Amino acid sequence: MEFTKGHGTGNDFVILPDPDGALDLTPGLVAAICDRRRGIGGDGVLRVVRAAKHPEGAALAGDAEWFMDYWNSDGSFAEMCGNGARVFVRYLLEIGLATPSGAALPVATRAGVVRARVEGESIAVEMRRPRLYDTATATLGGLTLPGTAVDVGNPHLVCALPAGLDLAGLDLTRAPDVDPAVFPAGVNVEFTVPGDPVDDTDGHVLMRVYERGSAETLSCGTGACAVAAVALRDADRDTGTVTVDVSGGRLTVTVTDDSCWLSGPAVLVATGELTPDALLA
Ligand SMILES: N[C@@H](CCC[C@H](N)C(=O)O)C(=O)O
Repeated sequence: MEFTKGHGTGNDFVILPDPDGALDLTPGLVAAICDRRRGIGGDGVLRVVRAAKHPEGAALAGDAEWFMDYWNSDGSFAEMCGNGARVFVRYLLEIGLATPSGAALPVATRAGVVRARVEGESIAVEMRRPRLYDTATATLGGLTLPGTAVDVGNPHLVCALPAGLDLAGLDLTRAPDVDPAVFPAGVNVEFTVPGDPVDDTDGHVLMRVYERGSAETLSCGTGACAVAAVALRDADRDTGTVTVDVSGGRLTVTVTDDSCWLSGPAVLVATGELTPDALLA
């Protein structure tokens, strides 16, 4: 089984080309591939399949040729992955499955069609505008933090740290406790502190994230979008551009009246051959 490894600000993925949807991909195989000691290692898997050939992509095949079949490292599905979409597009372009052009490149996902464009070394993806829909808390150790629930296609809870606490001090080796009544399908939790002003943007936030299905990761693109939307709300703004520093680098998020652009580096670092039987032994 052929694979490529890639990442966006350290959020890393194993990319599996499967144009005709023929791979027998199971939660167990995804977890084995993502195992950092016994497998390739990754925060998730991106299966590259023609939209027309995937049951969840077929309805979108008229709008996008390719479907991003995203899986978390524990073998669960997610509706959307912002960094994954950026790495997916880098892969399509480098392998020649899509041609660079002035027009935005559509990609089908479980959260609908997103559009991507190349911006120098970065890939930017346009997703739905984040929807702030509730308040909730996250408890980590003895600390309970209020936060804002945000829908970016997938669920997020954005919690600002109180003054005096720093991000580096958080223990994210285990999942924060959240209210399952608010998040029946689980949630990705972002912890934030304000950053110093950055030229040309309307806000600057530093974050760490504990991802549903993948534990702590170095970056979460949809999480950065959620964080940016909360920062703009707190600044009494509906739209604007926010710099979001994640553990693995820098992302830029622009929230418009009806969408959200996520921009940052997306790189491919290796290709090779997987042996599913050995991974599952
Ligand atoms: N890292 C991703 C989000 C991946 C999905 C998430 N773990 C979930 O289950 O919703 C991103 O860059 O957005």
